[in-house]
Amino acid sequence: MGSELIYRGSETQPSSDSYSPKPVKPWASVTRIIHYLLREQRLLFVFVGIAIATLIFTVFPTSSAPYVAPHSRFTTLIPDSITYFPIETQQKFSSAHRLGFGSANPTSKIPLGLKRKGLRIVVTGGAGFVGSHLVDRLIARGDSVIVVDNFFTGRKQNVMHHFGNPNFELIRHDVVEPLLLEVDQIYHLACPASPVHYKFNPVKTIISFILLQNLITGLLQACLAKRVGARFLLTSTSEVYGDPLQHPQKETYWGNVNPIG
Ligand SMILES: O=C(O)[C@H]1O[C@H](OP(=O)(O)OP(=O)(O)OC[C@H]2O[C@@H](n3ccc(=O)[nH]c3=O)[C@H](O)[C@@H]2O)[C@H](O)[C@@H](O)[C@@H]1O
Repeated sequence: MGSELIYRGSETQPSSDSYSPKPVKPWASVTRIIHYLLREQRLLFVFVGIAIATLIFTVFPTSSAPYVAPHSRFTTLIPDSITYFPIETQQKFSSAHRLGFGSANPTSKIPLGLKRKGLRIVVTGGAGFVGSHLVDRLIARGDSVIVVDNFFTGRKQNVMHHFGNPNFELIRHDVVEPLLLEVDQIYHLACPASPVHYKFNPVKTIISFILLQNLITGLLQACLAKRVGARFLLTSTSEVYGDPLQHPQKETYWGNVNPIG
């Protein structure tokens, strides 16, 4: 009797142990997301969030409010206006624009509602006349500025109204010495501007001229301009054109020298 007991299941058992995976439902993940959103009014909250964000970006198109220094010399901070500068300064700025620095304009390329990323900028000679006005302008448009100046002819008072602003730093330093800084742009305005000043230390003046190449490349390297892709603006003087017959000199006036050879 016992020998006749045969396990019936063995007849239906597959002969091989091969594994067959579950069939894949192609829309499973999509339907799961839709179900998730429809539950507990989550979709409603998403729409409310979008509506609030749209409202904020419409009411406040740019979120980068310029820093207004407590004792700023300028009461009008118009983002792309330079009308409050003296004529000669305007000419310097407009030539800087032509050199490509205008591309950092905060207002021209930033889409509505997006905050412009401030640049890190070194201004050598930033405590001088031209430099300090440039610093005001850069700070006003939201950049971080490091002034490097040895106060040879410049004055701390020219930049004092920025003290306490986290976007401003002042370093007393002679630009002929190396300085390691990571920045996006370098405006090199440190220079004794008149014979009275550059005759004060004729040896250093001569050395500076001899070192000019070093000074520029040194600054470029010191400020890691090459590595971080920083732009470099070197300012000069209209005196390079020789004794001028016109004043003020226009960009079209070449004086006694053809600057392009
Ligand atoms: O050409 C012009 O239109 C202007 O030139 C100069 O203005 P600027 O070139 O800014 O000369 P400074 O005011 O003397 O500024 C030069 C700055 O460089 C600094 N500097 C100079 C030499 C140096 O080796 N290192 C250095 O940091 C000085 O301390 C100073 O802060 C005159 O000061 C202005 O009156 C004139 O209008």
